[in-house]
Amino acid sequence: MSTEPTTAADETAAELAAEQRYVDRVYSRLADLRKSAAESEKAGFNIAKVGNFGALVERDAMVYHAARRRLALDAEYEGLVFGRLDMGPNARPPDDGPASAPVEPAVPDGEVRYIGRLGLRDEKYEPLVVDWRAPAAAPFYRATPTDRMDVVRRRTIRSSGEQVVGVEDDLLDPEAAPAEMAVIGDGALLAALTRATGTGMRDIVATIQKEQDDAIRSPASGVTVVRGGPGTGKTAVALHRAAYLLYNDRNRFESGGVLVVGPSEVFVGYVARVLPSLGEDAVTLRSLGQLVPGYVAERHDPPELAVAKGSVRMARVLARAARDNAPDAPSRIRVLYKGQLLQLDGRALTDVRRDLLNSGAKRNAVRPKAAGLVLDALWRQTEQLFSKAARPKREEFAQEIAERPEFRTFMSQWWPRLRPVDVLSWFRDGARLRRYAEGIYSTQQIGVLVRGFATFDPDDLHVADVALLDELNELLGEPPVRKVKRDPFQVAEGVHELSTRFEREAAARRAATERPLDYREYAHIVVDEAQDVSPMQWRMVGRRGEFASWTVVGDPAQAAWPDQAEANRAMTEAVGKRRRDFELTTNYRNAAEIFDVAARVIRRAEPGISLPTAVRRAGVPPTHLTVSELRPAVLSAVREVLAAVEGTVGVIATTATRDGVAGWLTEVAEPRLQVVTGLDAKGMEYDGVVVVEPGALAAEGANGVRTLYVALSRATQRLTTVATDARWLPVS
Ligand SMILES: Nc1ncnc2c1ncn2[C@@H]1O[C@H](COP(=O)(O)OP(=O)(O)OP(=O)(O)O)[C@@H](O)[C@H]1O
Repeated sequence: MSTEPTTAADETAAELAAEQRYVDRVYSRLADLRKSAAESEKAGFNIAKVGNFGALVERDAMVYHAARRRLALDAEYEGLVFGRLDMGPNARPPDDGPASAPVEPAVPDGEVRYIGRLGLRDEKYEPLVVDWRAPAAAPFYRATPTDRMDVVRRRTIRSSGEQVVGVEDDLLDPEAAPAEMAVIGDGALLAALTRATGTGMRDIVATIQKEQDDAIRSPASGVTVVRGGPGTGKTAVALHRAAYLLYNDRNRFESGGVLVVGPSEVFVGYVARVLPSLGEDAVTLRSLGQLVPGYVAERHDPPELAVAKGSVRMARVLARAARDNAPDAPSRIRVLYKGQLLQLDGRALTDVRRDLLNSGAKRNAVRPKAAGLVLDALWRQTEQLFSKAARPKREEFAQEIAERPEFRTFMSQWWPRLRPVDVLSWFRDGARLRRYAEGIYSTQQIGVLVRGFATFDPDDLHVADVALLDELNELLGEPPVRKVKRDPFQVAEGVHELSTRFEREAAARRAATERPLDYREYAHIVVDEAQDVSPMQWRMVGRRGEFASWTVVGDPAQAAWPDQAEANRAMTEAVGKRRRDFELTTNYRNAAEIFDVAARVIRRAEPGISLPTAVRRAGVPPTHLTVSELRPAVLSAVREVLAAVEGTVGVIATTATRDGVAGWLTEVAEPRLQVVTGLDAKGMEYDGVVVVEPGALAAEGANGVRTLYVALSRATQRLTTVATDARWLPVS
């Protein structure tokens, strides 16, 4: 009986079985490596019980590296091996050594490379799997039929857990392919795109496209700017780039740190799994509302207020406030000294304050100096009031007065230690805020700010407030630190004595993932949805990466921010000018029927705009409902969309109506459902989307139409709009 495959199904089964054998070998090797990493970690603990300096250093290094390797090996890898390259006979080994897998090549004299989330070698040090970020893996993403890079066949391997469930081939060089070479499937990309969306974003490591790969692998220095319309993979590129940089220069980027900044907590939750799935746990992921330690903000202000708060003018307003007297500051100081009254009035105190702050000193940092200057001014008065002989010495006088309760009370009221929220709370007083903002903002904008800050509540911060608090923190500074606490684990400079295995492991993990809360020395910062970062927010982000290189991704057409020129200036100031630009042109998210609606909306507002091309059709046109009562229509539309798709469903409403709409939907208890505002929908993706009252979204703020464009471009498969007025929809 012949064992040759006879039908296409047999051929596929035979190929799957062959790949399964290889994948099994990889997992078995992984298990061995895990075991030996755990053993060398243990051996590390046992080194140098005597604890001389050199041995301690060696032990710490050994434990640290073994623990890191074990953590990488221990991660749960869905589809550890996802690619295979059959290279032709002319393939040259890459710079970092041969990459050929220990299997029979399918192309005579060629080589086989398996690509995966992690690099692994077998017992003979032959490469079982090449890390996707290594140069040897680059042809997997970059080879095209016109520039084959010696690739004959590119195969994407799809797995579920450790089980190979599918292969998709791309034959790049038919002439070099032997007659018996199997070519299976019709495109890994389309297969990947039609799968349902889970609650989190998936990595795209198996199907990265060339234009995306160019941006991912662009040099680490300066600023890499990636632009592209909705669904073109900007977020995916940004995250894969973070992983790529860490792989390529782990020393620099892991010790310095990589920070990824996203627009909202919803978004951070959505993308949080991508980097761990790529084997990276050394990246800090933060939303703009939670970038500064100590503050948690998720809600957005109404657009007009957000624009006023985010403008760079606010920096000048805050600088004025940071120099001003606290609202309940005493207007004079009086002390009785040896029967004589010494006093400083408001004007004298103002002079002292100006002297102190004019040099650019930070208010909290100069508290001791402020007390000294007041004492000096009081002491000077003793010259007239006492005879030369009776006049006290400066030190004596200062010591006595400084200890008096009335002086201490005065100082704590006149030059209190100010927290940023204290100063921002002063803005509740409209007259004060007007004084600070005069000549900086227009009368109309001052009105918006005064009304907005009237209800300012430090326990209920809005996203835009966080950048203001960070600015104030910079302006106010910190009081000088007195005591330095000794690290209880430190036994010698640079060597930490950790007493238990648990502590050592925890320290190895911490070194990989944690930094001081307000860490400001990131080596690389990735900013996603950059079009919505306000100038004040750019200043805040910029403070965290004074020496960083940057990846900035965004789409100006989705911007809620009205003054792009102002935002661009602030961005350049934060990130520098040495930039490299990339443009992504294919929309992988939306079915073409869905993107067509979004495109019509944005084209009506911006006729000349260039838009990406959607590559997939869902076969189901969007549904547009015009109704007299929203509530029942939204409820039934949501139920319908939930029934039609397997994955997540997003309901998008205005900032003003979101909570109400969520209330209507409480009876649909369904974890796949998320109700968000247009702003929180930024960067998100759902299988089905219901947009509530699109006309109202378009009318919210000066750039509402762009927010509507965002809302309409979130769905992969189904889009339903529910409106009370049909005029929002441009005729095709
Ligand atoms: N090469 C690819 N292979 C498979 N899926 C891809 C690829 N590129 C992008 N995608 C998918 O397309 C969708 C959109 O990607 P992503 O969210 O990164 O786009 P974006 O440009 O950030 O979109 P937006 O600006 O609308 O937020 C995601 O589901 C992503 O996984």
